[in-house]
Amino acid sequence: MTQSAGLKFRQAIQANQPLQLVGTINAYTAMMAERVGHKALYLSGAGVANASFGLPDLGMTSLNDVCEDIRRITGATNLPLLVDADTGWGGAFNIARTVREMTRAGAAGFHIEDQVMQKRCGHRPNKEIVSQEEMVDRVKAAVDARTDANFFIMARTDALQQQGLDAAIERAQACVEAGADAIFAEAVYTLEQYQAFTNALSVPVLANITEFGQTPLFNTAELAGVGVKMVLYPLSAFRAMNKAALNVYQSILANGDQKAVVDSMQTRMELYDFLNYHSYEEKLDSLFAQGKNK
Ligand SMILES: C[C@](O)(C(=O)O)[C@H](CC(=O)O)C(=O)O
Ligand SMILES: [Mg+2]
Repeated sequence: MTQSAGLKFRQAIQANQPLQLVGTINAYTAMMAERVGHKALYLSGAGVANASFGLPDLGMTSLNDVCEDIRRITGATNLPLLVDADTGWGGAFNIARTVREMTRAGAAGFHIEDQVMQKRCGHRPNKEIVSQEEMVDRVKAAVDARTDANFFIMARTDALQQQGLDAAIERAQACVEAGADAIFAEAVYTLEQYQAFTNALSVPVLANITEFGQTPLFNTAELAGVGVKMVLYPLSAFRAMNKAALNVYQSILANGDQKAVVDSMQTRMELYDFLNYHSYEEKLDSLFAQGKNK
């Protein structure tokens, strides 16, 4: 029997401490991440909104929008994919549907957060969160809806900014009691705060090391030292790709050709290598040859 994505993800957490999760906003970047040796992938809600729809990360994309990107990525790689489910797209029935649909699309698990439906990026000011009871209900709805016992349910708390460390940890503990497999401690400022989360919790804790946010760019050794088990880089490659693309567009416009930026490009051969292009072409050649011999 093939292993479920959720089981693969659980094994990856055990085998890699901390486990790095890199954001892959499309199938091709996911293939590159897999090829260079990453063990787990992440589909960012901000990434789906920004890259696939040109929208800000304000809860404007739908479950179907995200599932489409999940299917594309899981169809192209064998790595487990953790998915950003934002607030779960509604009440208990919607959250249950999110679990089932994401499982069907091939996700290994998701994280669901305690922001109000009108959410924003976790590193922006003035976030509003729902009550602890409501967040616990979200987690319970997700846990009850599992169709694969290994589908990984991560509870994200955005409470630190508004309510402080003790309240955020208390929430996280309540989510664990409700069945969460892990805690995503959002917008944490210091290693000591991570240590406080990991000391208080019996499940793995994820650190979101997103750039230009509230959290310093701690490295894996520092984070492992305070007991963090997963480290997330949700938009790192996306940000770099964007800057590279902008540079190319500007250069073509300014110079009338692309010569100045060719060196910054992945070559055709490199692209084909990641795509296994040549194995397809060999097959095509042999089919053509068979046709001619008839
Ligand atoms: C992790 C995150 O939820 C995402 O959608 O990728 C974002 C990342 C970001 O905006 O930098 C977040 O809210 O932290
Ligand atoms: Mg998000």
